Amino acid sequence: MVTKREIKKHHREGLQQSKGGARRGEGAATTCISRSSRAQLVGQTYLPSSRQCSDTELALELSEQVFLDDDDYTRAPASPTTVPNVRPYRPPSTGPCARSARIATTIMLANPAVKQQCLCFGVESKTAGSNILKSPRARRVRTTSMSQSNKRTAAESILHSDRRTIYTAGRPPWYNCTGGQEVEPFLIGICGASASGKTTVAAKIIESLNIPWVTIVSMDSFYKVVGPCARSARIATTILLANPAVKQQCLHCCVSAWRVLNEKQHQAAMRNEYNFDHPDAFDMELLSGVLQRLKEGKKVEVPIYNYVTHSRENRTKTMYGANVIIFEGILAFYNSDVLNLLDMKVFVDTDADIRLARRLRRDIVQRGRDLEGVLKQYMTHVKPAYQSYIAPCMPHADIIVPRGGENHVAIHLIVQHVHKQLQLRGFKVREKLAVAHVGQPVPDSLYLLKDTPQVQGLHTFIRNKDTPRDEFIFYSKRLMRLVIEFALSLLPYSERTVATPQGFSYKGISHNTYGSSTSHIKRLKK
Ligand SMILES: Nc1ncnc2c1ncn2[C@@H]1O[C@H](COP(=O)(O)OP(=O)(O)O)[C@@H](O)[C@H]1O
Ligand SMILES: O=c1ccn([C@@H]2O[C@H](COP(=O)(O)O)[C@@H](O)[C@H]2O)c(=O)[nH]1
Repeated sequence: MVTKREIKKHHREGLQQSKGGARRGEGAATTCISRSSRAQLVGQTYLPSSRQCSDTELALELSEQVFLDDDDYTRAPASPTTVPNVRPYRPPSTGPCARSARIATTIMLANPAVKQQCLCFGVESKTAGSNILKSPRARRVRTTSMSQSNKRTAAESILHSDRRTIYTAGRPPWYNCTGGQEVEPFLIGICGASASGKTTVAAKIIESLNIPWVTIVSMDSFYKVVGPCARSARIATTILLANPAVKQQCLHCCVSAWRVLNEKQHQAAMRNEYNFDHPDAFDMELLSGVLQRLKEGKKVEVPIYNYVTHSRENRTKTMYGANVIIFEGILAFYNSDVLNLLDMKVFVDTDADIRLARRLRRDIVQRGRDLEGVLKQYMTHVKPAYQSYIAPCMPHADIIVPRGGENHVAIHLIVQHVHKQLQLRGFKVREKLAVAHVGQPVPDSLYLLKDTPQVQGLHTFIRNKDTPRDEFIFYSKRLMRLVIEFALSLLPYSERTVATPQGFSYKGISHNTYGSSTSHIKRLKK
């Protein structure tokens, strides 16, 4: 994050340096800033200090408007089962399902071809919404968790490994417009018992692959919603899969419709009695649809699951395709449609006692459970499901990884195989990417930083494969600073005369962007 003071300093220095006027298109330097980045920079620069935020946070703020507010989940009244003598309450049609219905109606009006299905969906959503009855306690738990969650989408796309931070949302939306490579993504499936180390293995594979745009899809995102909106969800899934033209809107509908378990099931989940390990608990149809679209390099909205509340969040993780997709889950090999999509099948096999120990710690620390509850769920559902459904999937595996994430040899073999397969599919390796821009026209929206000896010198450090990490960071930051200063020098300014301490008057210039950047942010927010 750039502080206001740093930005002002950059301004001053940038102004002095750029008085000669850096001109658009000068030189052949590859260091550049696009108009859109410039706009973002403007937006970021002048946020008041109490409201400074990163690009991702800003983007999040904007994206939040697409989805429902957490408040929508908290307005439902107490359940008559837990509060006797209270007349069953019929909520006004302003809840999430009403909104789904509104969206569905919009889709219906815009797409006559699907009006019938959408009409069913809209009606069902409203009816279902009016029947949602939750205990005050359950509501409170969910609200607490979710009220902090709206800013988390970016965090959910970030994976921290031992050595680096990995962004897992896949390609950026503009990937195809900038001549990015499009090869069929390589889809790795990782199956194994709960807490066997699937996610850890996935993270290690991503880290060792060291190629751009690798993403993780977790099977937990696809827990079926068996509550009142289940039928809407099913209908919406049908629309989603059958009508590509409306898939995006419909998926948003689904997300708001597929909310929670019904009251009875939710109570069972709170008592650790609900079976989350049975194949029927997952929406395999939605799962295979999403994986299929990802394999086709298309954008998808992946639901986000909340283990504390046993529900889907009212936000999704947007994925724009990837070069490698890792799909992990306890029943990753269970469904034949899903199995057929996988290019490589990995089974993580870790001792049962280690798994139980890890699960105990994880569920208590991260998923809000207690010792008794975790053991109860383990004995009644987790262990039997492993024996009946998960272990029998092992023969489907191409490679079995004993011990999980600490098995470096197995991870190395997997990574080698993936590299080889990607090359066979025509994926250009890093050295080819480095020259991919040569001979390409420079778009009008691009301003090029002058290719001075200083810039060339910095590039020499940065591009040298033998440059130590610290030096790489140091010189990269210096180059970034030049880019930011150059960008700031492009902002509008007006002439200004100031008095020097010696009593002379100095005719200079001053940026006049405070107002315009603020209004820019406001425009973006609208
Ligand atoms: N090799 C390991 N050593 C110690 N703890 C581990 C190891 N691998 C995983 N864990 C921990 O065990 C828990 C479950 O691991 P995770 O990779 O999330 O498993 P899964 O995805 O199969 O449920 C996590 O809390 C993780 O930090
Ligand atoms: O609401 C929920 C949803 C899932 N679970 C348990 O999670 C594991 C699967 O996740 P892993 O990360 O693979 O361990 C599964 O065994 C479910 O029992 C849950 O407890 N509550």
